[in-house]
Amino acid sequence: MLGKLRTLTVSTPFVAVLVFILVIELPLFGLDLYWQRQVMLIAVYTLVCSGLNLSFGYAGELALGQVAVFAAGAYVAAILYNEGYTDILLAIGAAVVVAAIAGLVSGIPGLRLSHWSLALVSFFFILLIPSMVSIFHGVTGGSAGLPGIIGPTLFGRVLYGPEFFQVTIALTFIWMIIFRNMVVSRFGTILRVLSASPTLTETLGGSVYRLRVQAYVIGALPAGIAGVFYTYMAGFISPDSFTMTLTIALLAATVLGGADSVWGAPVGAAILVLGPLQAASFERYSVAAYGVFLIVVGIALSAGLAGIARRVITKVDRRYLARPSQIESVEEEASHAALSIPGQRLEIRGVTKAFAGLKALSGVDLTVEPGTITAIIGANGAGKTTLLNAVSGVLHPDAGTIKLDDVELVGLKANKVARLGVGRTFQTPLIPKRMTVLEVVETGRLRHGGLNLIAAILRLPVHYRVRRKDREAALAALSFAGLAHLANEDAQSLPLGTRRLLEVVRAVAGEPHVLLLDEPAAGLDDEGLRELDLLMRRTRDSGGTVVLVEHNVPFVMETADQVFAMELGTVIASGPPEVVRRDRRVIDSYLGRRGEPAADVVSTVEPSADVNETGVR
Ligand SMILES: Nc1ncnc2c1ncn2[C@@H]1O[C@H](COP(=O)(O)OP(=O)(O)OP(=O)(O)O)[C@@H](O)[C@H]1O
Repeated sequence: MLGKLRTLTVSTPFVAVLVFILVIELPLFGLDLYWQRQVMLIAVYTLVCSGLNLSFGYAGELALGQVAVFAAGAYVAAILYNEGYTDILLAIGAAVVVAAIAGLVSGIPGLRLSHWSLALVSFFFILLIPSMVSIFHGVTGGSAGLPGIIGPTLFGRVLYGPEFFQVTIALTFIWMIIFRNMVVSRFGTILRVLSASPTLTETLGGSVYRLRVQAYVIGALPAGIAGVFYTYMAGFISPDSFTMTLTIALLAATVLGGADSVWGAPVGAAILVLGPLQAASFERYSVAAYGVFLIVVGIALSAGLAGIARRVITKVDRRYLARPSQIESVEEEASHAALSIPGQRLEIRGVTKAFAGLKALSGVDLTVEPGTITAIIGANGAGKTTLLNAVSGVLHPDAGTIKLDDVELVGLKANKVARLGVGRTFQTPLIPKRMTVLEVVETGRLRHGGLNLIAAILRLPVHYRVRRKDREAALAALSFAGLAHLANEDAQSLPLGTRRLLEVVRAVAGEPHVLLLDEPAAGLDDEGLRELDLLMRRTRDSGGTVVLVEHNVPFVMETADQVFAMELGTVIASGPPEVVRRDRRVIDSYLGRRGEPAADVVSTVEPSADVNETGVR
């Protein structure tokens, strides 16, 4: 019973619908005009904050231009009104177009450069508002502003008081549902991956630049719509309505509500409108007050009020709800799911890569056949990770060819290589925050089927089909490694070894044609090694092509079908494990003791702590 109530309230926007019905009926309950305006202002700021949520909270981009887009939407509505076009839907349509253009114009250069350049470019847009208004003072009214914008129409009917209130609340709610559908889809998940690691995003098949632009431009749209509502609500606009103080206040509200939470936006907006910082005594110090507030909230409450709510819900779940039955059903589902891992041939010829004169790879030749596990061993700095980076498109070799069956990979971006079927893991596990194990593994599926943003917004059948397949494959991959019982756990709080294993599972869930594993056994205990071994063997036995870079030589000798040994960027020996283990050059350069079986020697080899320029190890 309690479980059903929990599902009803959290897995559907049940609470949101209830709040919406209550709020939209408030005028009927006698809410006076002053309070109607306050509630509308909350709706307006909710729209702006939700846009900030998307670009800042989910995608991790510090985009300050929301207020400029908000102003643009407001002026669009006011100018149209003065030209005799009073229909609110027309104004919203025009504001959306202008917001998209403003988002593209400020986002494309800002996002192409660096993290901070977007903040600077978007900040510049806010400073531009007074100048633009003054340049076009004929239509904008200059610094005096545009008064008398009262009573928009909807299909020819004038919207006064409560009707305008209800339209504002209804359209804000519709946007929030669209926003929610976006962020709980693959799009929202990959944005969370992006804010954790652009490199991981690329190697899962997402284009970092495209995702950043999408998040920024989509985030601009509600700000434009908010501008329209604001104009009709205030009846007057001037450049003074869109200040730096407002920018900081909205940022503070977003962070307080919870920047990566859908419902954090209305909560933050409500506090902004009704909270103590609105008191007249704060007005003189508002910029400083919001600034201090931002710092304090940023440090003390990094996930905002939504973060606290999430923690409480998780605790209640753990304490009172049927976690074990959830786990059982997960395992049951996993056992019925199937995974197909059709391996492809990987052929590397003459691959060379130098870093400022240092040859990390010098003409490496290596072939890996489907249905095999191939290990690459060698001392620290031999070039193993550089080779994996070259295959996965994280860096581009200076010379040579890398073919996946007949497809040339050299020159392709990492996201394209991933979509062609190269899955990989990293020496330092890259696991985004605030995701369950199952969600993390599902991100490995991105290369199949893309983002389906429209299907996700409209909840089309294809959206559910893709999500179901993602879930089935993720559960199958988890059960491949015997980790299905962890599906509902918070991924980041797992021990390092399990996170390492989780990376492998994520890559396997993508059903890759080639699976590249960079030191997956480091830090694993005996049980972890057994699970890793099981996962790799099952992948191989179902036809997969597995490439393993590893310092744990006993593990390599036990698991691999063939071994390549590298030294200073070249392959010095290759063949079956038993042959390579007895190769004199391999013993001299890596295994350590001439002529001796290496298993007991190499356990002393420590993984290095080098980090290369890509930050990818
Ligand atoms: N981005 C980079 N910039 C400069 N030098 C680099 C970069 N990446 C790797 N190197 C250098 O290239 C050489 C090969 O490094 P790589 O990380 O590929 O070795 P590895 O065999 O994977 O070592 P380990 O076992 O320690 O991970 C090293 O000398 C390393 O310092």
